[in-house]
Amino acid sequence: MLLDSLIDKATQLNSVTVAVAAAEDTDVIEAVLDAIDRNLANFLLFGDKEKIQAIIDEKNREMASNKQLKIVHADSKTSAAELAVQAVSSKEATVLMKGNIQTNIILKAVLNKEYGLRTGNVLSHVAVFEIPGINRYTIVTDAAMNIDPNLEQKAQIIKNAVSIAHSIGIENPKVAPLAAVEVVNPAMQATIDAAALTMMNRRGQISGCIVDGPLGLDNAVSSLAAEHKGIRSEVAGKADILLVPAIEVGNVLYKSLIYFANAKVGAVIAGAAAPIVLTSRADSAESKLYSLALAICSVNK
Ligand SMILES: CCCC(=O)SCCNC(=O)CCNC(=O)[C@H](O)C(C)(C)COP(=O)(O)OP(=O)(O)OC[C@H]1O[C@@H](n2cnc3c(N)ncnc32)[C@H](O)[C@@H]1OP(=O)(O)O
Repeated sequence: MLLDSLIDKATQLNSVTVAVAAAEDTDVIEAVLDAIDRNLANFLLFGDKEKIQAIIDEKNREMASNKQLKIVHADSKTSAAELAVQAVSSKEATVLMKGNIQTNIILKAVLNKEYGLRTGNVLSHVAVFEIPGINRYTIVTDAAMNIDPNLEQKAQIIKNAVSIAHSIGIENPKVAPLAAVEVVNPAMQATIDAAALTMMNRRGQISGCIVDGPLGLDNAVSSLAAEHKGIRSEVAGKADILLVPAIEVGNVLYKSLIYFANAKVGAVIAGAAAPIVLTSRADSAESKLYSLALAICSVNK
C-alpha cells in the first residue's frame, strides 16, 4: 500500500515528460501505458521504433495521442541512451528512464561531459522498498552505481538518499551505515567509515537525518536484535535508510528483498541534474511504475 500511495501522490503533482532509453521491452511499455492512463507523465521513447510499435500493438492498445507519447528511432542501444540523455539535458524531458539497456551504458551517457547530467555531486542509486510485514519504507543505497565508495562519496550517497526520503514524506530519516559488526574494527573499513559518518552527522556535516553506525543489518532493522546485543541507538531497529558499504552488498540485498521477501520497489538515481528511473531489467512493470512515481515526487519536492 505504501508504494501505491506514492503513485496517488505523484498523480496529484505536475505531469512531467519522461525520456526512455531503449524502450523496446514489454514491462517498460506496460509501465509507460499505465502511467499515461493515470496522467502521470508524457513520454519520449528512444529505441527500435518497429519493436516499440509492435509491443504497443501486441498490448492491443490504441496508440496514445501524439502529445502523450512519441517514438524516436535509434540505431543502437548506445545511441538510444545518448539521445534520451540529450533530451533531458536540453530540457525537452524532465526525467530519464532506463529501458532495455545495460546499466553501465546508460550511466556512461549520463556522465558524459558534453551533454550528460552531471552536477558536480556524486550520483547514486536510491531504492525505496515496501517489505511485507514492515509498515514503513525501507531505503537501500547504493545498489547500482557507486562500486566501492570512499568516505566522502558515502557522505554524498547519504545526502542523496535523505533528499529522496524527504520528497516522500520521511522528515528526519534514520540512517544506518551497515557493516558486518556494530563496533569499530580497524581491519574493516566499513566500520571506520560508519563511525566517521556518524560523527559527521553529529557535527552538522550531514544534516536532515540521524546517522548512527556501524550497525549490522539485524540491529538496524530489528529492535529485538538490537536489545539483545545491548545496543542503545536512535537508529537501531528503526532504520529508514540502509547505507551499504559496496555495490555487491546493495545489489544482493536489493534482489534478495524482491526474490526472497516478495518486496516491492521503486528506484532512482539521485544527485544528477534530473532524476533517473533505474530498475533492473528483470524488475516488473509495477516496479517501473513505482520508480516513475518516485522520480515525479522528487522533481516536485
Ligand atoms: C539494482 C538494480 C539495477 C542493477 O542491477 S544495476 C547493475 C550493477 N551496476 C552497474 O553495472 C554499474 C556500476 N557502475 C559502473 O559501471 C561505473 O561506475 C559507471 C557508473 C558506469 C562509471 O564508469 P566509468 O565511466 O568507467 O567511470 P569512471 O570511474 O572512469 O569515471 C568517469 C567520470 O565519471 C565520474 N563519475 C563516476 N561515477 C560517478 C558518480 N557516481 N557520480 C558522479 N560522477 C561520477 C568520475 O569522477 C569521472 O569524472 P572525470 O572524468 O574524472 O571528471
